[in-house]
Amino acid sequence: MPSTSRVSLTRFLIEEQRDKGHINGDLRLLIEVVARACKRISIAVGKGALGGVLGSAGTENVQGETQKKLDVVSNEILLEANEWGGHLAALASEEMDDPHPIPHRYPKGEYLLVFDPLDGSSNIDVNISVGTIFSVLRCPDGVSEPDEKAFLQPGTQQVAAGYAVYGSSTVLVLTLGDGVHTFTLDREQGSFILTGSNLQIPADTGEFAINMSNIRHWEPPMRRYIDELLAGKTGPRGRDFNMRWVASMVADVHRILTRGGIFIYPRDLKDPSKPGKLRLMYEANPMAMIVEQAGGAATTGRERILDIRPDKLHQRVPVFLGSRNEVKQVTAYHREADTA
Ligand SMILES: O=P(O)(O)OC[C@H]1O[C@](O)(COP(=O)(O)O)[C@@H](O)[C@@H]1O
Repeated sequence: MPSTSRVSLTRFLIEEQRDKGHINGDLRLLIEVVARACKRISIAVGKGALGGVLGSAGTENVQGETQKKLDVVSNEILLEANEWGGHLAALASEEMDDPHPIPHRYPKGEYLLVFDPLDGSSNIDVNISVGTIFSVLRCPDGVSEPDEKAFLQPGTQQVAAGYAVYGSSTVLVLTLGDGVHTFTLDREQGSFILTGSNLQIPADTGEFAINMSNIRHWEPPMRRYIDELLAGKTGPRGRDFNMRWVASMVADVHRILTRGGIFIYPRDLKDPSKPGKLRLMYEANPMAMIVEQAGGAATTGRERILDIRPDKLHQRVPVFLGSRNEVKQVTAYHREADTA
C-alpha cells in the first residue's frame, strides 16, 4: 500500500493493479471515469442556484418520484462519461426504467455499472450533503446485449463499489474488495487524493440513524430495538444512545464509516407492498459491500443484504447497516420475533 502523502486516485489504482493484480486495466479505467463524472457532478452541485440546477425537473422516474433537475443532470453526466470508453457492456440507473445499452458505434467491455446518480434528492434545494452511489458487476459470459436479467446478480458478485459525497468537501469512497479507501477532491488540482486507507467501523456504537417519524408503521421487533435505545442508561441496554438523521444515505453512511453507528431504513407497514424504501441494486448492495469491507455488517433485519438474489432492477429492501454488534442485535430481535 502506497504511503498516503499525496497519492492520487490514478496512482492508487495503477499500484493496486500492478502490486496486487486484483483489478485489470478496464476496471481501473472504469473507476477513473466514474470519479471524473463525480467531479463534474460536484461542480454542478456546488453551483446551486447560480447554476440553475435547483428545483424540480417536472418529470417522474420509474419509482414514481418527482425528478429533481440535478437527478437528471447527474444521470446524463454519468451516461455521457461512461458509454464511449469501451469498458462497459451496459449501464443502469435509479433514474431510468431499463438498462442503458452501449450505442453500437462504441466498443463494449466486460463490466456492468449500476448507480444512483444523485442520492438524497430531498436535500438538494436546502444545501445539505447529497451524493452519487455506484456498483460494478461483471457482464455474464456470452451476453452481448445485456438486459435487466444480466444485472440481477447477488451483491457478493460486485467487483467494486463506491460513493461520492458532495458536502463541505467532496469525498470519494471506494472498495475493490480489498478494504475501503477514501479520496478527497483537491479542487485546485482537480484530482482525487488518497486521504484514508483500510477504514474500520467500530464494532460498537452509541449512535443510531433512522427516520423516527415512521415509528407508528414499524414492526414490533423494530419498535423493541428503538425503544431500548431510547430508554438509555436506565433501560435494558444500560447506556445512552444519540440519534442523527440527515436523510441522505451517503451522508449518514459516511458518518458511520468515519466514527461508527447504525443506519436503519426498515420495512414499514405504511405500504405493505413495499418491503422498504431503499433500492437493492444501487443503494443497499454497494453500501453493504463498503460497510462489510470496513468490518461492519449489513442485513435486511433478517438476512445478509449481499446474499439476496435480486429479481428486479429497482427492487426495494429494508436496510440495517453499520457497527456490527448493533446490526447483529437488531437482526436477532427480528429473527426471534419471526420464530416466536
Ligand atoms: O425522506 P426519508 O424518509 O427520511 O428518506 C431518506 C432516504 O431516502 C433517500 O433520500 C433515497 O434516496 P434518493 O434521494 O436517491 O431517492 C436516501 O438517501 C435517504 O436515506
